[in-house]
Amino acid sequence: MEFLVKIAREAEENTQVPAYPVSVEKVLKAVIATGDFWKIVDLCDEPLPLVAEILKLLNREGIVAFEGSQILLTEKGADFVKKLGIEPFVSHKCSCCNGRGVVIDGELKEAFEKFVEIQKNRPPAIHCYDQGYVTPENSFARVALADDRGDLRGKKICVLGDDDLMSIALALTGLPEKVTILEIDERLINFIKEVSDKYGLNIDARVHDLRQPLPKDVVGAYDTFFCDPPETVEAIKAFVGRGVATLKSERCAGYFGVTRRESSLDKWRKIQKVLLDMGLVITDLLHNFNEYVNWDYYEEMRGWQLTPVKEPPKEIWYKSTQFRVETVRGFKGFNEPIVGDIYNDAESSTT
Ligand SMILES: NCCCCN(CCCN)CCCN
Repeated sequence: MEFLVKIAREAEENTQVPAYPVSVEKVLKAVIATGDFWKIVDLCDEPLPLVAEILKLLNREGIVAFEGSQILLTEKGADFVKKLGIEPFVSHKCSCCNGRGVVIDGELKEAFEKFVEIQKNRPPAIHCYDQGYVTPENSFARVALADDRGDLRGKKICVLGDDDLMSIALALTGLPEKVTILEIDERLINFIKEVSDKYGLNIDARVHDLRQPLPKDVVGAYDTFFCDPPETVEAIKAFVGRGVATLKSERCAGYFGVTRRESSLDKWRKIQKVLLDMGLVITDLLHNFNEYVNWDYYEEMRGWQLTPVKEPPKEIWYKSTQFRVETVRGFKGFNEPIVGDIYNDAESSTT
């Protein structure tokens, strides 16, 4: 056990990411299951920079070896995990709903099939805005979740940032009363406007930098918001705080993702405190609900410099937990200008 403590302490010193003995144990559990770096990060649910550093220290200690693109347990490593009784990960995820708790059925199906076609011409994710979109099925699972919770039909919905094309998915169902999208990236706004005109979706799409306060007519005018912010506490304050500022009253809902790939549980604690301080209640936390399609700028991101082996990700490795929050008495949004860097901190790695 003291070995795990030693490695954790050294890894934290070198990365400034909170590390625990269990962080080291989870890396070892993952290495038993796979030699693929990205899959190891996915299984560990620890920030990428910490996983990379722990692997480098375990390599120095002769516990894991880097052979080509593979990360393998050494003989010494195999004896070590056996002695500590470290077992591989097991999963009991539901194969029907893929662990999301909702399915795209009934009247959503037809709209979903249209969406799959439309999104084929979407603008690619770009690095400068920390873009990384979820699978089309995932965008629609978010629509199904909101409908299942009564946050969709006849509602006015505001989407803050939309590389996931939620505005199109929501409008295609014909169920919301109104859909507004505020997005900094003109390419996305042009695409969404084109689709809205072609399919008669009547989406209110505007170019807007969410570091600036909301347009006046958007404040306090919506029933439900969606966003998927970059993973810094500042970004959560900016995007979710603005989302709350769009809401009409108490008992209105908001949806967004928070990942473990770029956020330790210590940062999660700070994030959840920010949410409670805004007068929100967290009603749902759906682990790995969101699955992000691998973006082609991976060699430019910080995480690539940190990987111990240089092998592009093959499967989806970047996932996030879907949060549903609801306002109660005393809630308050955040609509002040944001200055400073909302994209980078010690734990981020895909910016
Ligand atoms: N940089 C690539 C991955 C970014 C994912 N982030 C923005 C996603 C927008 N759809 C954060 C995801 C969790 N908040």
